Amino acid sequence: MTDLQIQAKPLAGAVHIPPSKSLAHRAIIAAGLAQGESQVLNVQLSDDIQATIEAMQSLGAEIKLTEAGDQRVDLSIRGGHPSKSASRLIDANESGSTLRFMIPIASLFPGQTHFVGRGKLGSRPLDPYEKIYNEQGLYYENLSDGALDLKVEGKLQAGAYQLAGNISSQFITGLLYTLPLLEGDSTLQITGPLESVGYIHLTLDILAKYGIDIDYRAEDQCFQIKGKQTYQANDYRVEGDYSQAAFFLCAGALGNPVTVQDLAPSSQQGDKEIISFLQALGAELVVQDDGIRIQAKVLEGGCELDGSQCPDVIPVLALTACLAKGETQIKNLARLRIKESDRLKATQEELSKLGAKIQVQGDNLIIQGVDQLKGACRVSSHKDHRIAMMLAIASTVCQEAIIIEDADSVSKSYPHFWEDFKKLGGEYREWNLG
Ligand SMILES: O=C(O)C1=C[C@@H](OP(=O)(O)O)[C@@H](O)[C@H](O)C1
Ligand SMILES: C=C(OP(=O)(O)O)C(=O)O
Repeated sequence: MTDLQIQAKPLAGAVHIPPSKSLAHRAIIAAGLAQGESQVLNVQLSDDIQATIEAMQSLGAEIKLTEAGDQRVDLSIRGGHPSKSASRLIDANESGSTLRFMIPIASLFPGQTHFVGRGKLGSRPLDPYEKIYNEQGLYYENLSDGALDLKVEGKLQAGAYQLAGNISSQFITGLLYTLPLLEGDSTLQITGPLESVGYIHLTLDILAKYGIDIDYRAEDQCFQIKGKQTYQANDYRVEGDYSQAAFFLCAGALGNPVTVQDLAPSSQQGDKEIISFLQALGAELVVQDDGIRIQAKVLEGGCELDGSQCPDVIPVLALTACLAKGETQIKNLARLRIKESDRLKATQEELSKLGAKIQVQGDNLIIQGVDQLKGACRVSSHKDHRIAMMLAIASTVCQEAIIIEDADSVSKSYPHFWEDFKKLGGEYREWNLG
């Protein structure tokens, strides 16, 4: 792992935002389940996407990569092949999406699937699946002890499913990919509040593009899923990633003139909400010919924001609120605890080291604005890409340089983050105690 020393310096310029990780996962899986050839264009090979590509290959999909320039690849995917082996190993690495999408999908293939992974993945919740596997008498053996070590075998049955809406939307996506391929019809009832709902809309949108029809009644949180459907090959271009754009849009709100390029204005990505959050803090959206930018004369803060629908943007939003004048409360953040790190704790601890006034109260972040951050200290990424990138943006409002531990954790979702940071004028060097 690499520690980086980052100079306290503003950023300026334009950044080509990488293609969406969430949409790429979904398109690769749908194409890999479809008969015939699909092109999935404009994909960034982050560690998580690499894990999904390899998972689909182990289920028989043929995937060819072509360099597409600007650190992207195009994928040609031939799916619909039976898995060649009687059992298979899927390394989900640290990707919650890959693991939770693939567990039910793997049940469609004969034989055992052994999932392995690292980092915190082995301790992130899987109980909703364990319950379903146990109820249906299917094989489910979770020997994870730190590292993920899970074996599953047996085909899920069509029928009436229930999932809690507030653990992870990734379980819902996993079942929505799988149930249409079963012999009979199914229903999926969500109980309690449905959080991260934007990700479910992305799932339904991609499924529709690959020929899968699901009826969702939002009023009663119920999905009606016809069985015996088939995925149809489709060509799809992945749009820019609002979760990654959030770092540079927040940088804009903090006084760095950064234009973010390659975002779809009419995107369904839930993390597009970052723009409204920043407007609520007092910032302004500037739409230019070549992209968008956020600017702020003064960040007033003093508002209450609900973070339950877009967990991935909260660490960098919290940083921005730390530099807004009033008291800002960001609420309903329980699910931040079960990500690559406990992001509630990590955000509070690391920003406090930099001189911010931020507290965790229950599932909320309570923030009193300060004029500047101090810096001049070591901060930890908690081996979490989104904490590392948030701290990189924090350096732009510090008085002195900071050292970010395990800064290379960005490769999980944004392997070229530090190159882009440098192109915008960021300065860093490897920091070696030895
Ligand atoms: O479906 C997806 O692509 C994702 C769903 C979200 O997880 P939860 O539903 O667990 O909040 C999000 O945090 C994750 O980064 C990506
Ligand atoms: C939580 C994330 O991803 P995943 O759940 O797929 O590991 C993330 O990208 O911030």
